[in-house]
Amino acid sequence: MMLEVVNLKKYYNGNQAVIKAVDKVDFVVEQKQFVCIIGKSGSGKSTLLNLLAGLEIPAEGEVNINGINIYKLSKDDLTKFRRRHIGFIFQNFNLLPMLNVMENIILPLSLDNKIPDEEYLKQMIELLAIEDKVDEFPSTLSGGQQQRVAIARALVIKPTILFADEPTGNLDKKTGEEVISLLQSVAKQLNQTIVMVTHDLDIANKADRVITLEDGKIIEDRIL
Ligand SMILES: Nc1ncnc2c1ncn2[C@@H]1O[C@H](COP(=O)(O)OP(=O)(O)OP(=O)(O)O)[C@@H](O)[C@H]1O
Repeated sequence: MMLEVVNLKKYYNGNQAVIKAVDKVDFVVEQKQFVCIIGKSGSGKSTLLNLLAGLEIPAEGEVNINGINIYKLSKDDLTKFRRRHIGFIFQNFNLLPMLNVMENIILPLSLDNKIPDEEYLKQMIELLAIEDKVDEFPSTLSGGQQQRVAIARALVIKPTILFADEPTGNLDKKTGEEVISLLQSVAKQLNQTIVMVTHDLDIANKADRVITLEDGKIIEDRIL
């Protein structure tokens, strides 16, 4: 299995009581699965995704990615593991304004002193239909184009798993659906495993599986 989550817990100190943002969560994701996580605001979606991607440390529990318990790694090894194995797509794209599109896309490799697999890069850029944008700067692109660049950047390392937190949250409905259908077709061609948080039920319905959170717990886990 690609991703194994065991008894995962994350608590925050609220004003009156402890907030159980993620509360005893268990699930397994197989390779190539496209999983959406849904739930009301405050149900724990972003906290869960951040834990899965090694961006936050749980109070208890395990996240195993390809058999590696990521929280058993040292801080440096976790950083290296994330750089090499985990792709992450943000709601607000997070492109660097002073780098052009191509420099943004290959940044995760540059940071690791690696050079891109040119054939793979070309294929991905064509699949995402941004081949005529590679010399431009992010500020000259539409939101949908920026998110497609961010998808390419997340995929450039050929990640073991790709996480996306509300990737359509800053896009209009139509653009959001276009970006997700491109992401899905790229993911299919690359056999990519995806775990995505969304509040758009039309998008969630295109996934292979939908996990619903409420008060930090899984209340439904549905294969579509
Ligand atoms: N850094 C923090 N400190 C304190 N409480 C937090 C922190 N981060 C999240 N929380 C609380 O944990 C709970 C889950 O938050 P989280 O952001 O994971 O929910 P969400 O489902 O992603 O919400 P949204 O859909 O609004 O983004 C909420 O009650 C939130 O207030």
